Amino acid sequence: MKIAFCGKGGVGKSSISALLSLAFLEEGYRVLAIDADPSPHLARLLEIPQEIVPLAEMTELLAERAQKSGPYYTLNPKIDDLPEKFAVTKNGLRLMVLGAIRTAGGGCACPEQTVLKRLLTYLILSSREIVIVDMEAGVEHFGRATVAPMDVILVITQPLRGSLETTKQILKMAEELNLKKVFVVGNRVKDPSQEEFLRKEFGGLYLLSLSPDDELESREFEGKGLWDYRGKLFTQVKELKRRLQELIGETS
Ligand SMILES: Nc1ncnc2c1ncn2[C@@H]1O[C@H](COP(=O)(O)OP(=O)(O)OP(=O)(O)O)[C@@H](O)[C@H]1O
Repeated sequence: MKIAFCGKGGVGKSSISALLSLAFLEEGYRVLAIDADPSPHLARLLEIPQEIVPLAEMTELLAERAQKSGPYYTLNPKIDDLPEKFAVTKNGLRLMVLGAIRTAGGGCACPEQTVLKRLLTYLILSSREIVIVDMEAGVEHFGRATVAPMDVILVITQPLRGSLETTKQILKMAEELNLKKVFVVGNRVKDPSQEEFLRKEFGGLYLLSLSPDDELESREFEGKGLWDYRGKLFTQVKELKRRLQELIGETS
């Protein structure tokens, strides 16, 4: 299953991606997490201090292979075939980052988006393998259809005006791209009236609500990662995992 997390900046994409990765890992899945956010946080949340060679540098590799035996990405790589150089593995969880570092006014992210889209399109997964992608905030990856190869797209939203607007824009673009299995997940939903509001806004697309968790906030403040976090949000993210397995017809 390939799952993408989208939404406005700061809505909780990285935290929920990291927790969902850990929830699948706990259940014995092989997990590849990809941080496609230009200001990546997954490595910090997953307590991976090493530098990771950005996937964007794979462009050179792709070009090299194209000259020799055809482009690498047409070989339908499996997770194990992905070059080790671009990943760091911790307790069985593999993390890749898209990169590249763009300087102010440094221009377009086209090459990175192309690498990511090709990789996601051609990566072959077996039944208990999961790829979780923490996308860049906003709608750029919809404009470039980078999300098209995903099995499920989760748009994280908060009951706040700006977040709702971005969510609606994403849903509209997803519809234009004819993407199926696009769902909205409410984060920091404080009470039943907020949940009811979100359910009314998004109807059948609304999957579930996650509540605010002070423990998560304090961990962030203290700079602690999430490996040993077993708080309220982790329990709710495990429910999200169960719902995704149901949706995709994969039961444990
Ligand atoms: N349910 C929650 N309860 C409490 N704090 C939360 C919750 N979800 C996320 N946060 C906090 O909100 C902040 C932003 O979360 P996060 O970095 O996961 O968002 P993001 O959408 O990935 O942001 P960006 O787009 O800037 O990368 C973090 O400090 C995180 O700890």
